[in-house]
Amino acid sequence: MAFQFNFSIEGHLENKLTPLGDGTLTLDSSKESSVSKSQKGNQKDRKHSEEEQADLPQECLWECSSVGNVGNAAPAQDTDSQRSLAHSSGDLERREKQPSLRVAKEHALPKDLKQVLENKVIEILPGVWDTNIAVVKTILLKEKFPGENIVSKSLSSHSDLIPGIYEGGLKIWECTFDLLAYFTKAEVKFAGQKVLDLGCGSGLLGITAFKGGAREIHFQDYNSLVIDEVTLPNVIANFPSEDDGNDVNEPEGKRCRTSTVAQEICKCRFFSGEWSEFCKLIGSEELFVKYDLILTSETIYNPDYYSTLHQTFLRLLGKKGRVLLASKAHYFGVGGGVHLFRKFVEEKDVFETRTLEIIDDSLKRFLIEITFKYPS
Ligand SMILES: C[S@@+](CC[C@H](N)C(=O)[O-])C[C@H]1O[C@@H](n2cnc3c(N)ncnc32)[C@H](O)[C@@H]1O
Repeated sequence: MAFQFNFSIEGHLENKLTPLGDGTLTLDSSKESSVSKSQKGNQKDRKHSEEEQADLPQECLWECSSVGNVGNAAPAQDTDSQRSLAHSSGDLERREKQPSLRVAKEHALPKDLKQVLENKVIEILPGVWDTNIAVVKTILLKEKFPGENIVSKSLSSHSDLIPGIYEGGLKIWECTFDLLAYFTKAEVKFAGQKVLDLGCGSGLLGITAFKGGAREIHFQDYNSLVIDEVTLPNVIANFPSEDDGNDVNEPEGKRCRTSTVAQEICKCRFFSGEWSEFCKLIGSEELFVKYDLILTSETIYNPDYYSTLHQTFLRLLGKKGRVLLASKAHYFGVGGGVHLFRKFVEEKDVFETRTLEIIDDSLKRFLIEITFKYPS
């Protein structure tokens, strides 16, 4: 299966936003390892965070309540150790702060789907389940979202995410590829399922579910800009263009494809906003049906969000449904990781977790299944 995408990929090196002369941005590969960068200390990060808040436009200030542990979500070399568990679990309660509440909204599908792809550089990403893919440089977007100028904030803080402001959805994170590879290996069935790509960023997980025949696919990202400029275009880019089915010289049967494409894409819905707000929004729908499958990659880096994430699973997952979660063992700078999250889930005693796979590269990564402990 080949994807079309309009953004760049996290490689084994950390990426860094680099401005071009015309204000356009690209992602660039940094030779400085993420580990050494994070070792430069939290103090500097914290200073950054304070400066960041001071620097924010008024409409952003209310979003910053959870900022405190700002840092690159840098993966450990191999932190699958008791040391990191002991270190991080001791202050779990203290860390369980409420994340900021960025209001959720649904993003309507634009009438002219082709227009969404205008000014986008689309590249084919063959065999995205191959984790050896090198870092790709792709021309990005120009800033045009007042109040959500996350690109320049990410740029100025030299960080891949800024808690409460930008949660990292502008790039494709490594564990997405692990989960994609797993889908193929384990022959995960999507047909007829209602699927949520939670913290979708590029949306490749949801797009795969879509291609696999899912009945309905919802994409959620913290940032509005990510949905509009990355997720939505990626979904659209993975569909035959309307022209393909709109040729008047074609026999009538083939022309019908236009409406088929429209029908297909209507299976997708797009949401931005903080998780508890998203739950409120979607859960308030009169006919809301819970998800059969929640796909989520690299969303457990921040322990401050565990409570909300757990609540989200609780509120949105069908009793017999499952969550497929991909994560690095540990995230320096922000402090979360697989062991800490599993410990949190165990303590809540609602779900059980099962390791599906451990990817023991230079960076240890995990694929976890989460299901209700008592499904009936
Ligand atoms: C590191 S990015 C991973 C993006 C994508 N899943 C991937 O693997 O490439 C984390 C994603 O989780 C989402 N996220 C993190 N914390 C969130 C929160 N408190 N509320 C809503 N979304 C959140 C953001 O939308 C962000 O895109």
